[in-house]
Amino acid sequence: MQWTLVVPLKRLARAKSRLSDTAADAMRPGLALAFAQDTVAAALASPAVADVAVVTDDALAARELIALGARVIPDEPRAGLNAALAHGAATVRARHPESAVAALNADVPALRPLELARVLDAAAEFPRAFLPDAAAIGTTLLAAAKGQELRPAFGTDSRARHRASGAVELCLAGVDSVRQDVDTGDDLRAALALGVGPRTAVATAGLLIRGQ
Ligand SMILES: Nc1nc2c(ncn2[C@@H]2O[C@H](COP(=O)(O)OP(=O)(O)OP(=O)(O)O)[C@@H](O)[C@H]2O)c(=O)[nH]1
Ligand SMILES: C=C(OP(=O)(O)O)C(=O)O
Repeated sequence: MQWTLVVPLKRLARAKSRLSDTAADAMRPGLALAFAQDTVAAALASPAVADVAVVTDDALAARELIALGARVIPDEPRAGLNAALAHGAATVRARHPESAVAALNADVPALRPLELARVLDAAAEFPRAFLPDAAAIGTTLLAAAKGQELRPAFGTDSRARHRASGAVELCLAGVDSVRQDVDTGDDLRAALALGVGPRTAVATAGLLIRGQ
């Protein structure tokens, strides 16, 4: 079974504010783009993924991610992350009503295609399922099988909200690359230790964080 991934990406100029103590203002848009590129490229390389739809209003990111093979859905609601995801899922299903849909954050730059396939294969056993982030507080992936609404509840403490919504929490070993989102300097260090994709490797090359 194959999935359509919906990847939300806010405007690069406003992205990754929690990295402000690690990367200068002028660097963060480039980092956010590199994370998204590595996330989308790895997702597209996963055998469990049919296609990737990025929900964004950022023109540069849209061009770069289309070049990788993603399609772009404009963030028409402009009402935050969950509205963007619900809109993305509805747009996908308007065209392909039978799609299995999964939301994946755009900030998992160590993502490995086969680990993502393991997560999606596990999710396929349930109507709705989610993967907690590395901190076990948030969520990196929320999946909805054919015929199930996504009902995204991302944001602070989303693990508890997704659990309360009836989505099944996936408890899998060996899928660290899918769980490692990058919000803070410590997250970035952890992602670099796992091994990031090529664009993030270049974008972080000048940061003092390397080798610390
Ligand atoms: N399309 C869209 N994506 C969003 C929006 N808000 C957040 N995202 C994306 O959702 C994911 C998680 O976002 P956040 O952690 O809230 O924001 P961030 O830019 O990653 O980090 P901070 O600025 O530090 O909060 C990332 O992939 C964001 O780009 C939104 O309003 N619209
Ligand atoms: C949006 C989420 O992630 P972040 O930690 O990037 O805010 C979340 O965990 O639901």
